[in-house]
Amino acid sequence: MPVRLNSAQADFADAFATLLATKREISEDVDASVKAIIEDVVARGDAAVIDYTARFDRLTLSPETMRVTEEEIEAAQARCDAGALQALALAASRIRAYHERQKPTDTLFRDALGVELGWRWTAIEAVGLYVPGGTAAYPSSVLMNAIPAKVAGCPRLVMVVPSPGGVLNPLVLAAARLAEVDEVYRIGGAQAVAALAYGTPTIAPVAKITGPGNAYVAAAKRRVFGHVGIDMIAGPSEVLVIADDSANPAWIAADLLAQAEHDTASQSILLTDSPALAQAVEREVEAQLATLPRAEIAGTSWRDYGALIILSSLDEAPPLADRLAAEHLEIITRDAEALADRIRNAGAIFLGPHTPEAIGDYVGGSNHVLPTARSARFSSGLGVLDFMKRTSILKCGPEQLAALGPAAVALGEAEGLAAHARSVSIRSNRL
Ligand SMILES: NC(=O)c1ccc[n+]([C@@H]2O[C@H](COP(=O)([O-])OP(=O)(O)OC[C@H]3O[C@@H](n4cnc5c(N)ncnc54)[C@H](O)[C@@H]3O)[C@@H](O)[C@H]2O)c1
Ligand SMILES: N[C@H](CO)Cc1c[nH]c[nH+]1
Ligand SMILES: [Zn+2]
Repeated sequence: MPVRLNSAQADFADAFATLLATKREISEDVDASVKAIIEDVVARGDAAVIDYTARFDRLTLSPETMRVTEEEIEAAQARCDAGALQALALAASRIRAYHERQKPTDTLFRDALGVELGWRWTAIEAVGLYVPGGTAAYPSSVLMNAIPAKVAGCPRLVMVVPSPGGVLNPLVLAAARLAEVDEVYRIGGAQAVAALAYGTPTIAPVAKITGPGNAYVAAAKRRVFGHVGIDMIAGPSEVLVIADDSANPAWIAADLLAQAEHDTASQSILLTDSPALAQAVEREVEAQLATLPRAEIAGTSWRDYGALIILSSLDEAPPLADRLAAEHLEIITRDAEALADRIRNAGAIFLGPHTPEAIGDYVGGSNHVLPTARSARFSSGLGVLDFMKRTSILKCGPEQLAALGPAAVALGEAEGLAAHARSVSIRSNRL
């Protein structure tokens, strides 16, 4: 059963803290097997990747068949439904337009002393794009990863995607072509993340890995971080809906289930000041669950991690939402904007009754690769800047060195770093 809480209950603070502490994706078991998989891929390269793909994806590969060929991509595209291709093209153009606006500008200026200062942005040379594919296919995640990378100007885009039982959704490959991905490998999970990070004889390593995935993928990204960059922890999906009695319970139930159906480890939570709405939503969830093809996944997620929280007033919602720091926050209240302004932590916010989160998943234009497991407290959704890095630039002439040098020498000496002090003083006998 989903957790039911009421902010008026005496032990609400403790019960809410327990809800926050419930670990859905970071377990010691998952982390231990991910550690072993990564070490094995580092040690045995392709052979380890091939073994784990056989075990977890029921697919026998060789180094020669790991990469999806251009001919396969072309053939897949030809098999796609025309309507789906059209929808993909619409999504791609909206995602591109949104992300074009995120492109940063280089800056160079001269300060009062005449020092030239600034920074310039460069694209990351090779990026690994994780596209999930264990229990569902995600052509939309291909676009969400690859388009910002392309807009940033990354020269090498390497995509990995598992193909359970050897089945690769043709629209996933069509999306890879549409977004101009350079290399596609039919591998997934921790073994794919390790192959991207450390390289194998077949897959040249990348400098950064982005994209969403299940608990194994999220744990693997955590573990390779430092050797390569990662975007964020984008694990099992989450939604927090804040609603008042103006909201339609059937619509809210559908939105809660839309995230629950991603993964048994997904989480859907309703915060409302209306007990009647909470009751109606719960009834609707049960009714709609019965009609869903992925009812088993969605039902497990809802029963294990779902929550209905009744508040005495909607004023209580912002601090609770900030602590939950949900991946997706829907606000369906009479004054959604005003409430949104009071919330700091959320991966993405969806305002009003006519903005279901699924619009953001596919065609809104904003990115659906978003921080989960409360990491929206410190990270953001995927964007163009994730595929770039900033280098600072500094230029002094003799006058500027003379003006700034004494302070630098003083700080070098204060830190006990004599060579630092000398590297400044040696340039001018006036210092
Ligand atoms: N946060 C986001 O932005 C976002 C976006 C889209 C999807 N998602 C999430 O992506 C996930 C997709 O999950 P999925 O499972 O369908 O695909 P996936 O590609 O993430 O995971 C499949 C891989 O998991 C590995 N795996 C499965 N069981 C394992 C085990 N017992 N031991 C070791 N490895 C194992 C296998 O290697 C398999 O290839 C969902 O959790 C969904 O919510 C998140
Ligand atoms: N809701 C997911 C992010 O948590 C993204 C997605 C892709 N396709 C459907 N949904
Ligand atoms: Zn979704």
